[in-house]
Amino acid sequence: MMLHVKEFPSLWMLSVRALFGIGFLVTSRSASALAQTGACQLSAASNNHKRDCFSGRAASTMAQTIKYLGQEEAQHIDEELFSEYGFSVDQLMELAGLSCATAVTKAYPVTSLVKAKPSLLVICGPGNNGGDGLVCARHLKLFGYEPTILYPKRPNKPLFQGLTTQCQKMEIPFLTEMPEAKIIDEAYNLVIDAIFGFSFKGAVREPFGSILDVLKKTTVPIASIDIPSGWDVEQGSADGLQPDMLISLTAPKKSASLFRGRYHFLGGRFVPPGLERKYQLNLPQYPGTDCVLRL
Ligand SMILES: NC(=O)C1=CN([C@@H]2O[C@H](COP(=O)(O)OP(=O)(O)OC[C@H]3O[C@@H](n4cnc5c(N)ncnc54)[C@H](OP(=O)(O)O)[C@@H]3O)[C@@H](O)[C@H]2O)[C@H](O)CC1
Ligand SMILES: [K+]
Repeated sequence: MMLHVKEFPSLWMLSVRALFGIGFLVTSRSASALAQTGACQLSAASNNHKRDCFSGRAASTMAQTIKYLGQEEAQHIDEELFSEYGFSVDQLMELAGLSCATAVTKAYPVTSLVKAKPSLLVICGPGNNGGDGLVCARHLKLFGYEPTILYPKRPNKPLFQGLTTQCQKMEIPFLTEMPEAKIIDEAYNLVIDAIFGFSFKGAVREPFGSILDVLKKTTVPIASIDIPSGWDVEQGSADGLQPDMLISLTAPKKSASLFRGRYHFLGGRFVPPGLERKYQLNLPQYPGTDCVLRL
């Protein structure tokens, strides 16, 4: 892969920090390309990091056997979890949101954040993906981060009203409008994209078209829940968001094979074995009691 001249300072910083074993949070997405092209080797001095790289590779091999779901199949599994297996939406949303918050702590520990405050922007959409974002924000607050939420289109349903109240009572501020890209880059360490999940279809409608346009201009890392928003669930999007992190819930969707960021996690450890067998999901084994697994 070609490295542009303007990326060399990041490369130099990565090498120095890795050599001294210092945890880091990349300030721009250019580093995500570096991490894909050998940043692990740069950190040979750090045994822990070496172990991470090794387990990442082992997990990648494992990931090849996991089934990547089409849109309809993901929706069928979701429906079956409720209709056949007796789960409620809020139950699974709680587990999904907790998985996402946990994955964020693993990829971007509070101590690695570059800004003075551990600030995060969580952007929530109108469906259950947005609900996962609200749950994720609440847990991140409990984990020591300072999330702020943008929730422009709120469904008139008790589930979402309750999740909103919980966040407000946790003293998580809500923005009334999408900030400019420059402000986001200055104010936040990370953006959590909980706009659309596996039910997204067709051309993006407002206000989310404008929100995604702003996000494409930011340089802070983006962590997408389930699917990078605006991507076709199966085909992805060549000129869409390029998140640094993707947290696939239940099982990755087909578009996840086009994800080029640094961190791909699996979360949503709630699939009963019968359902896993029926859909031949071939899920990898989560370590111990963990609710997430790095792929
Ligand atoms: N089984 C699991 O893994 C679980 C996953 N969860 C999460 O739920 C989402 C899927 O949630 P769902 O509500 O079905 O869908 P979305 O969140 O993707 O979004 C639906 C809303 O988005 C609107 N929409 C759709 N397309 C567009 C568009 N092109 N432009 C603008 N808006 C769009 C849609 O609007 P409508 O007008 O069409 O109604 C909906 O409002 C999954 O991805 C996981 O994140 C569960 O939390 C737990 C179980
Ligand atoms: K998303």
